[in-house]
Amino acid sequence: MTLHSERTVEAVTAALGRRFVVIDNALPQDAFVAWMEEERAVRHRPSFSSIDPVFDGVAFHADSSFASVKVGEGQVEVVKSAIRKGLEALGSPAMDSEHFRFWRYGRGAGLGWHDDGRGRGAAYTLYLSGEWRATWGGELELFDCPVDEVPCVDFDVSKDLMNAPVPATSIAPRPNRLVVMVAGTFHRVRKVEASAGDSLRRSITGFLAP
Ligand SMILES: O=C(O)CCC(=O)C(=O)O
Ligand SMILES: [Fe+2]
Repeated sequence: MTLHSERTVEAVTAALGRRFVVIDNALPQDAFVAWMEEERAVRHRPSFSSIDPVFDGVAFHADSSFASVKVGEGQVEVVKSAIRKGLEALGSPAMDSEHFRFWRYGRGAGLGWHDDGRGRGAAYTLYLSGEWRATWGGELELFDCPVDEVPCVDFDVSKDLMNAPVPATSIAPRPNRLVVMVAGTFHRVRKVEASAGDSLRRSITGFLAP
């Protein structure tokens, strides 16, 4: 294989479920590098989890918008088009959104089970770490069924999910992986393991209107 062909890695749909799609090599390499640099330059602030502020640990975030980033219009378009492809694969009519957040999860940080709330069409996450290992945790886990299909007996999400009609799907935060998920899907971010050391789980996440 020549150096050139190693560099031009095509985007691939690594998994397509009922309610989620995983696109690997979502951005061309130059765009991915530009977005990694953008992410490194952003000033994040600590953020208590809205799901479980005591046990989720502290993640860091920065509010942003495609209009305010420095990567340039071309690189913004590349991300928007990857998201659009994800939505098309899901047959979702969700709309583009200008606003998103940069996120960093260090060791010990995660985000408990939730469904992002009503009134949203879809959500996306693009992973921007330079490296990730299967032992470092931080997986996005989801139940690929509508929230309404989870029998709500105890009114306690973590208990009720034990009766979900499908087993959970686990998606590692592999660099340059894009996940698009239809709203109304239970999901969580597994805690980043101590073995990640100083490596951060870096991403951008946005919500799209229905
Ligand atoms: O980072 C992820 O993989 C998902 C994040 C998430 O679920 C959220 O921010 O609501
Ligand atoms: Fe979420």
